[in-house]
Amino acid sequence: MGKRAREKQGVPPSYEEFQAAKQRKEDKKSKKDSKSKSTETETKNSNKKQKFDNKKDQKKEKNGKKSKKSNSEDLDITEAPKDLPEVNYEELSAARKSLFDDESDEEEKNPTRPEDEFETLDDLDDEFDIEDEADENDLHEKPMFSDDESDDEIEKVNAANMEEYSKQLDMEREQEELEAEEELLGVNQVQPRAKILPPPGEQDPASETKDGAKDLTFIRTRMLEIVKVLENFKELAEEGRNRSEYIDQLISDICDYFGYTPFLAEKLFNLFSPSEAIEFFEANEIHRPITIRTNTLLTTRRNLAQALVNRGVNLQPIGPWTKVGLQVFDSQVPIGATPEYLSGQYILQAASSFLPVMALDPQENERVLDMAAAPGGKTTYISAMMKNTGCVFANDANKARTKSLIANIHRLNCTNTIVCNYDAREFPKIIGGFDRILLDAPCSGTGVIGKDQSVKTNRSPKDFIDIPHLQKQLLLSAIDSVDHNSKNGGVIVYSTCSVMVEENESVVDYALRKRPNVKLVDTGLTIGKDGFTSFRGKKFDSSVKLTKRYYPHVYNVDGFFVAKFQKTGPSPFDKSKIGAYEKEKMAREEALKEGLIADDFANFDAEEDKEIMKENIVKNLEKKGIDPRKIDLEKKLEKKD
Ligand SMILES: C[S@@+](CC[C@H](N)C(=O)[O-])C[C@H]1O[C@@H](n2cnc3c(N)ncnc32)[C@H](O)[C@@H]1O
Repeated sequence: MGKRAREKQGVPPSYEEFQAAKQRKEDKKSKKDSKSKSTETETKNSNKKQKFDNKKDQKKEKNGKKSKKSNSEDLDITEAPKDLPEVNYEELSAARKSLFDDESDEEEKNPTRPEDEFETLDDLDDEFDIEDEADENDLHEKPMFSDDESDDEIEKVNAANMEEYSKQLDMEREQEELEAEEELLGVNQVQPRAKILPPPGEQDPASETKDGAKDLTFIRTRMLEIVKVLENFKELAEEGRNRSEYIDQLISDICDYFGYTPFLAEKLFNLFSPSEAIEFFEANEIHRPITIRTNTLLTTRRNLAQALVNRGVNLQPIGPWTKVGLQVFDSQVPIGATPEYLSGQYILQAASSFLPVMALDPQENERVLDMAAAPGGKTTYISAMMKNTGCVFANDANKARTKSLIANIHRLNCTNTIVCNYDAREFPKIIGGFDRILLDAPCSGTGVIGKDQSVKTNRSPKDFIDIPHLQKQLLLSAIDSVDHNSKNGGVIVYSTCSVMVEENESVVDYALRKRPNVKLVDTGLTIGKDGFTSFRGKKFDSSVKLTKRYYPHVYNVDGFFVAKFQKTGPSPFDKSKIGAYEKEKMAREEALKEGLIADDFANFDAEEDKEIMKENIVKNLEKKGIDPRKIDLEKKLEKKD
């Protein structure tokens, strides 16, 4: 979707656009101050060229179009081009940080601010709740909720926004000029075959630098060239080279350039087309926009926006799909320590974190369970949507984290909330019969790499067995704890801030198979991509299409997943009698039977699976005192199929 169309739908400028606008403002200022006119002109020209190069580069990556460079016959990229478009993410990131210096200082000074706390494994969990994000493009058809003010009114109160909009118009015009320039330069012409891969047995030219470090500029160019080849293999691949050689080189370059382990790079790469994968990896190099959620228990978004604008905060509504979110562009005050923040009128919360609660759609006077609630970003939203009526049970297994949960609940004046500290796999043994349950599950954090770069190297194959395993148990517990007779509810929402199929569609599909008394229903969310119904040879129930996926490169939000279930009947047997240990054992056995515990999710081995199932049947028969030799195992297996 084009930039113009995106803006029409109310999507706020991306961080890069915002930075570009800011840069222009600064350029103008320094122009005034500067005495040397010639230096000034030079800088401007070079900025313009850099911008053009960057835009050109972005466009090339986005559309997989042919580059200007590629016009030459038998292109050899062993020499790095001089005008290589380079995005300096460090600079971008530093610039962003400087915008909110006060905020980060404050965070350090004030570690008790709950929604900003991070811990190790649970860091990832935390991120889930404070993931900032902006908004999405295409599918905003109508706002999810009506409020007492329209977006227009908010925009009116923020005079600074008018300035921002006029900047956006300037940017649009500039974009059109750039596109015209591109056309003149003929960047879209057909490309001949290129020698991109190092010749067999020869040293990688990327490692031939004086200081021994790899040449990242060269690697970046090679990545883009390989993507082009992969997307038009027949015409562009070098003779005698196969697809997997290009893919192997590309993944190796992704590891060198972006700093992922080969294991994770490959897993993430497999989710997308080659060009989209690069977009995803690049989006993970920058933070998502800062967003806040209005606490409607204490104020309206219009009043909050007015108060913050008066303090020198430049903001605007996130987009038409939320009536409570605001995106902060710039602030003269620390956004995490304003009187409005301290009095609970808003919470710093990633826009993606609004989505599961919107899907849950809690109603007044209901009984709702937030199974994994700390530090409470979603609990407090649930409470606000219920207008402090009914009862919200906010549970988290990590006692330390319940402190921040409690602090947020108090700060945001949620008076209908009870905090508890159980392993959620123990539900419904502890208490059941809820109208709605939110399971914002602990996950690998692969959707929030922009915020936590350590995920790039921290995740091991074992994580993608253990985490989904826990997620499955938690989801079954959630299903069993909901009242299928609830008047308007009987709803379970499952969400993660992971983009991995193992933690999302696979978990949902497992629950559908294990609990025929639930079905997937529409999330009601107007944005997001449909969930996968198959992935690398594994097929899921066709209703899994109803789940929603969110990506940083598509929506400028953190990677997220949302699924909504409706419970239609009682659970098949009384799960309330069994505790965490038994559930763990059962889930592991079931997973083993189904071959779901495998080293590589993608390499599902049916034969091996059969053997495991046979072993399991034998074990179960022996447990029951039946001699397995007397049983036709093949027949039993067939029955199971
Ligand atoms: C994604 S975070 C939750 C974020 C929270 N929903 C929010 O919006 O602020 C996942 C949480 O799950 C908790 N957790 C992990 N294992 C759990 C379990 N077995 N039972 C309950 N909570 C668990 C972690 O302590 C962590 O706080």
